[in-house]
Amino acid sequence: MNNLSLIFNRLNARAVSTIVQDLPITDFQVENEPCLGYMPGSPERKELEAALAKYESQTTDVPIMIGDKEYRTDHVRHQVIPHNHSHKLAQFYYATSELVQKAIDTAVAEREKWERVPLNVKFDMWLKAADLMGTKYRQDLNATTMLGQSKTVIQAEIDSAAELIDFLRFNALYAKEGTKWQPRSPDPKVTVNKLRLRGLEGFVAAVSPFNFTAIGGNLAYTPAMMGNCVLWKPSDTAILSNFTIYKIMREVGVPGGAVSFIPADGPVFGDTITKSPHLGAINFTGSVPTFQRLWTQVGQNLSNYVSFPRLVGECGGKNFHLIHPSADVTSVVNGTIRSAFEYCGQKCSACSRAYVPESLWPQVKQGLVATQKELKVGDVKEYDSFTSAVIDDKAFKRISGYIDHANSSPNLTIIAGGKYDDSVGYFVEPTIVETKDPKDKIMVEEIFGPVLSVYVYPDEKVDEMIQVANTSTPYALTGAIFAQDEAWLAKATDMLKDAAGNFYINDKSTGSVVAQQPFGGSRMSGTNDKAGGLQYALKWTSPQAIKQTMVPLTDVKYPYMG
Ligand SMILES: NC(=O)c1ccc[n+]([C@@H]2O[C@H](COP(=O)([O-])OP(=O)(O)OC[C@H]3O[C@@H](n4cnc5c(N)ncnc54)[C@H](O)[C@@H]3O)[C@@H](O)[C@H]2O)c1
Ligand SMILES: N[C@@H](CCC=O)C(=O)O
Repeated sequence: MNNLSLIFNRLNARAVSTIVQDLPITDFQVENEPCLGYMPGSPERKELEAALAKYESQTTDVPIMIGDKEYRTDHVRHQVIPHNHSHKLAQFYYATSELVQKAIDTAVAEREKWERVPLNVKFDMWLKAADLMGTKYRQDLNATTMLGQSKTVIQAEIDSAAELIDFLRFNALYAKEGTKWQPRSPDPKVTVNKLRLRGLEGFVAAVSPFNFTAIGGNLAYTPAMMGNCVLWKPSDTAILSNFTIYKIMREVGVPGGAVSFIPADGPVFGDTITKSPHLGAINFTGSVPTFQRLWTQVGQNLSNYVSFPRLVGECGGKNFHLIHPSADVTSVVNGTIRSAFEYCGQKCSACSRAYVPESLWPQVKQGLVATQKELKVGDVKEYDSFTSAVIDDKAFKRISGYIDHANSSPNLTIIAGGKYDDSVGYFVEPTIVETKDPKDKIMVEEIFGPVLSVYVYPDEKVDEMIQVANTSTPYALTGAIFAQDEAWLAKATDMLKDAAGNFYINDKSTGSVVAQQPFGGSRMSGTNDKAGGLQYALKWTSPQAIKQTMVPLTDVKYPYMG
């Protein structure tokens, strides 16, 4: 009998006494996981190289996992290496609608048992997994992310090591803190009041994007930690790194019934889960159209659900850098290059529109163009690569379409980059476009690629630009302002209060860290549930208030009635 079965048996035996008396939560503290340096000759670099060689020498088979069983279907798919797309990194299988339904049935059947595993026990698993991810499996996570999602070493280390580990540790910490708040019991000899955190009834569908391995882990395993049974649908282009997370979580004791791993065609998965009466929640990160479709389907099925499904969606952005004439040019140039072009601009927080005053433009332009020339776009195994390929053929087509638009529009001038080539990998040069029109589609629509557009404004219109930055797009994810003028910083910070869920002053718009800059935006950028923040873990609970009265009720009449 394994540890978990022992716990289940113990719980069944004392089901009644746990109703009001949950196990006390053991205290623990956590810190952010530091990023390693990967200097030549360092142990982490050697381990990474071995892991890269291992995964590159094989096509890893990734099954569908439901409960403890592996499934494979005739819908065979491959995850390719984006910077060398003839190379098949992983083979996987699309789940049919019937298999998605089987996973729903499994989740619904297992939910009661998993929900009753005490939080303490779950926290132990999560902290153990974080430790394994920081040591034994760190380079498996990094190598599968580098090869599968074309991240450079530092971008993988930030994501699939540090951020993923931080999500596991800090969500456990925040959940633990969340259990501390209890309602008032003014006279416990008469009445005891208690709030207990329960998982949601039904199942949670976690639908994750390709661009952050850590986001997949967070979307699936934070609801699971809070007692929910989850169907995790990973992105086709992040299968291998995401399956690595799944395996580590199984190793630390998360049962197969708690999280099913369901690669599937998006609409097949979405249509099946939204039709189920047991849908408890959708935890989505991805594009606006996909989230809108899921929300609409939930609306159409509303009368069929057992509970109102909880909808969490973190979506796209059109993130701005707004530069004041007093700004420090070096910070502006370096911050903008990093934000716009790291990971090929495929961070939802990437800067893709900048507003620069005429007085600074000659220096800023010179800096941007000169720095862009130094950025090597290549294989992720070459340590001097600044970026690599974009994720797939669809992204390549979309991004190159915006470059073609820049080439053909009289309002737009490409001042750096502009070349693209998909013969070996999906390579797009970091591209900088100057626009005469601050409302051109290149300044309004999410591109999700290495294209930065700049509007140069007359200095005296700087306050007008605050409004332009605020109102030009449907998004409100991240934004940054750069200035030395403190009064203007205060004014712009006030005026841009609704323009971004994550707002930066004299810093780039990317690079949020779990527990330091909890992440998410509003307007069409999402429901702003702040991954990496205090509220997030509690979102996945349905608290129950319990009042227990210790004295008998002796009369139906009130004293004044005589
Ligand atoms: N705000 C944030 O925190 C955040 C973080 C990362 C990415 N993003 C956004 O994600 C987008 C890029 O990611 P992507 O290309 O993977 O997004 P996407 O919307 O194409 O896909 C996201 C996930 O949804 C699935 N999917 C597609 N259609 C579906 C359907 N009908 N029903 C159910 N699932 C479906 C996909 O297979 C994938 O797993 C960008 O818009 C980016 O800004 C946002
Ligand atoms: N945490 C990331 C954003 C995640 C979305 O892709 C950042 O701020 O760089």
